[in-house]
Amino acid sequence: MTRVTTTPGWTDRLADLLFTTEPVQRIRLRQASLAIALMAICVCIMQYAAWVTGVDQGPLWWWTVLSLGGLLTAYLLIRCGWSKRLADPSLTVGQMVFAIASGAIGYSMAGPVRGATFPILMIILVFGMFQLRASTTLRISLYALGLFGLTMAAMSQWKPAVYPPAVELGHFLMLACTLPAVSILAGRLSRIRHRLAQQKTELAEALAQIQSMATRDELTGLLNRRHMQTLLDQEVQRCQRSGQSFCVALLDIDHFKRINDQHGHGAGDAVLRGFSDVAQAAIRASDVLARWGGEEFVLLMADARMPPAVAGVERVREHVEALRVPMGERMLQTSVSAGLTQHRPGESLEQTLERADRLLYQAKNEGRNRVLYG
Ligand SMILES: Nc1nc2c(ncn2[C@@H]2O[C@H](COP(=O)(O)OP(=O)(O)OP(=O)(O)O)[C@@H](O)[C@H]2O)c(=O)[nH]1
Repeated sequence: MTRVTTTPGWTDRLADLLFTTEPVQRIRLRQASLAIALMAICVCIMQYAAWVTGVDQGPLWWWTVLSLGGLLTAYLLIRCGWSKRLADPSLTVGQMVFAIASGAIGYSMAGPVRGATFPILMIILVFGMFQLRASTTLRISLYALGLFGLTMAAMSQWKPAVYPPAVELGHFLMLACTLPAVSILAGRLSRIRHRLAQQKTELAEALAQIQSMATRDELTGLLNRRHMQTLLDQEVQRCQRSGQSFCVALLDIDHFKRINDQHGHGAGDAVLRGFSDVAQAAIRASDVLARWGGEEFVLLMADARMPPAVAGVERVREHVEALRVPMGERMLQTSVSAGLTQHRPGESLEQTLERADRLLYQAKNEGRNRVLYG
């Protein structure tokens, strides 16, 4: 297989520089950049409205620097990783609280064009709606209402000619009606998000369960025959490509029918589980053990040469011989026979397994509790 590698273009490099390559940080930094972009648009609208109506733009420039500078600082705190130590590493609440305060200052400066701050306020609240809990959005809405209310009251006292009390009361009532509506919408969104997250978790759990059912044997927890067949087929293909080889062993518990007959099916099941546990503990992490059917198991040893493979299966045999399965007052003892072989270049999987099966049969005939290889 040819691996296609592409050199990142300048846009990718710029994106990495601005947003880092860390997925979660990327989301936070994209969001902070969006906040800066939205604030820049709002600032332009305010500046344009002030220019058209002849309002003194000097203080507005200070406000512009403060507003954009504050959000830029938030971006930099996220970018350098400082915000990771906080409970809210995206600084969403901090950015919103700052932007609302900046909106209230803008309102006090804008005079006749102060109405332009209302859409800014709504954009700030919508910005948080997609991430924050409904209760947090409600608290931020109340904070915005309080801060704008205070600003309106102060300005109507200080400059009643530009901020007539009746008009300010009207503005306040308008905000008092719209802000709770935003909170209600945020609450709905929060519930939908919560339900979606819950469904996602449930789906992931169901998928993991289905995958386990499709690939694992219920009694022993080992891989099942179907999945082992897939792994063996893949191993044959891999060896055809690489010229390497693998070893495979068929293992069969000795006189298992006797255990069933003398102690019952439950005892047989307990022995199967006990066998699986000790065999699993005896093999290397890279080896794979599966239940092939009944009391028969397959051990796949990828990349293994014969001498170490023999030692591995022999270790399993010894562990099984030492196994004692408690059954009431008694301790059940068992043993295992195994046929081990190495896959030869050019042969099919069936031919390899047939050879292992013949060796297993021979091991049984020679008295059981032994490993034969060839
Ligand atoms: N308890 C239990 N028994 C099983 C299960 N699957 C297969 N068996 C039993 O395993 C026994 C296998 O018996 P045989 O094939 O005669 O083999 P054996 O008694 O182990 O004899 P040798 O292999 O020659 O040593 C049968 O009695 C099956 O019913 C299972 O999941 N649980």
